Amino acid sequence: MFDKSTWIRLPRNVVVGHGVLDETVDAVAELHLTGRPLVVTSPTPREVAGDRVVEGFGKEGADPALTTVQEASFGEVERVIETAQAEEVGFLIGVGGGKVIDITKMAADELGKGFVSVPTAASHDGIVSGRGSVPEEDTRHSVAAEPPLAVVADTEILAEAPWRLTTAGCADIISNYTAVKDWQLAHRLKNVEYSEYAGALSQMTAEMLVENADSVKKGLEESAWVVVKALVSSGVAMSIAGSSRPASGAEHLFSHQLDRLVPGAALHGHQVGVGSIITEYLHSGETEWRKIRDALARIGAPTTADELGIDDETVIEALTTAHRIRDRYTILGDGVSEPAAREAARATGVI
Ligand SMILES: NC(=O)C1=CN([C@@H]2O[C@H](COP(=O)(O)OP(=O)(O)OC[C@H]3O[C@@H](n4cnc5c(N)ncnc54)[C@H](O)[C@@H]3O)[C@@H](O)[C@H]2O)C=CC1
Ligand SMILES: O=C(CO)COP(=O)(O)O
Ligand SMILES: [Zn+2]
Repeated sequence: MFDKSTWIRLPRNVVVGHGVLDETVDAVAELHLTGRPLVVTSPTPREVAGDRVVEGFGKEGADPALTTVQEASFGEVERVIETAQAEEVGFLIGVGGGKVIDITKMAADELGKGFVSVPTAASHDGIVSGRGSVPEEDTRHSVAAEPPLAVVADTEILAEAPWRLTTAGCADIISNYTAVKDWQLAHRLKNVEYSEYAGALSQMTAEMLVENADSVKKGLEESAWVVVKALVSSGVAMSIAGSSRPASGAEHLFSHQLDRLVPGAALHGHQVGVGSIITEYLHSGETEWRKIRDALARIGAPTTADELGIDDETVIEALTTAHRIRDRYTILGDGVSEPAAREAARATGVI
């Protein structure tokens, strides 16, 4: 008997374009959600978008509630849950960067209420995915959470966000190259289930971004468009896979380990990009890693430890310990020796 089943949970409305923030009310109306919205935001995103979203719902008589978060922590998730309960809201809207989106997503998951994502930065694919990540003592990687019912990505706002957030989003997509290689390796060596559809979509997304790298330039609103489309596509690949495998391999383990060793030193996307240069070297030796490095350099993302603002020894420590982070087989196997890590980081010019 054929007894496999799968759930692919995707956003229903993805609205991307110039000025679409003002269409948030319409995008939500289409979802037939009931009750008041709780808008969750943080100080700067509130100024650039949060207050406008509240105003939009206010005009429609939806009586929106608003709360501002400061940091990505379980304490903040708890606080948002309590606010949602006290205000008796029907659904949650996250307006901000990855931290705000993840706090809102995880609170909505816990509450069993609908979640809408309004990113103000195109900084990584968590802004469109059903994965949430809030740092815990020993955990930095994502876990399954409530996927957004709708994503409203206003390219005018995203284009005005600090440029480094956009290059981080690009680097998160470029890292899909090595993530897919790691997934295929785990499939071959450990019989890990592999989805051809999710793998192909993730890889194609990275290829299309690299092909369109010339449209990714500071000051060009088109950049935000190109990056958001890629982030959506990467999020869909993760939904098809039912895990972050298509977009997260050894380069992500490396980044998660950096987050533990030097919290807040660099952006997620920038760290995974540099990790991808090294893990591509570990996968295929002399040539292929240059393509990753050149793609990152073309969009202005960091390609060295120095550019990340992280010292060489921390990079080596992260590389040699990253395999312990989670049960996810990658090119790091059961650990890269210190001399091998040093050789890979030196050969690729990362240190
Ligand atoms: N759910 C997932 O799969 C993933 C989640 N993450 C999580 O996401 C978080 C990092 O997200 P990021 O977006 O990189 O950082 P972030 O959310 O901390 O944002 C970086 C900074 O940019 C500011 N900002 C956002 N939009 C802005 C705008 N339009 N103008 C001016 N400033 C703006 C924010 O206020 C913040 O100070 C981490 O907590 C990480 O664990 C990271 C990757 C994947
Ligand atoms: O960042 C992600 C994909 O780009 C999520 O991956 P993790 O599951 O490793 O956190
Ligand atoms: Zn990522």
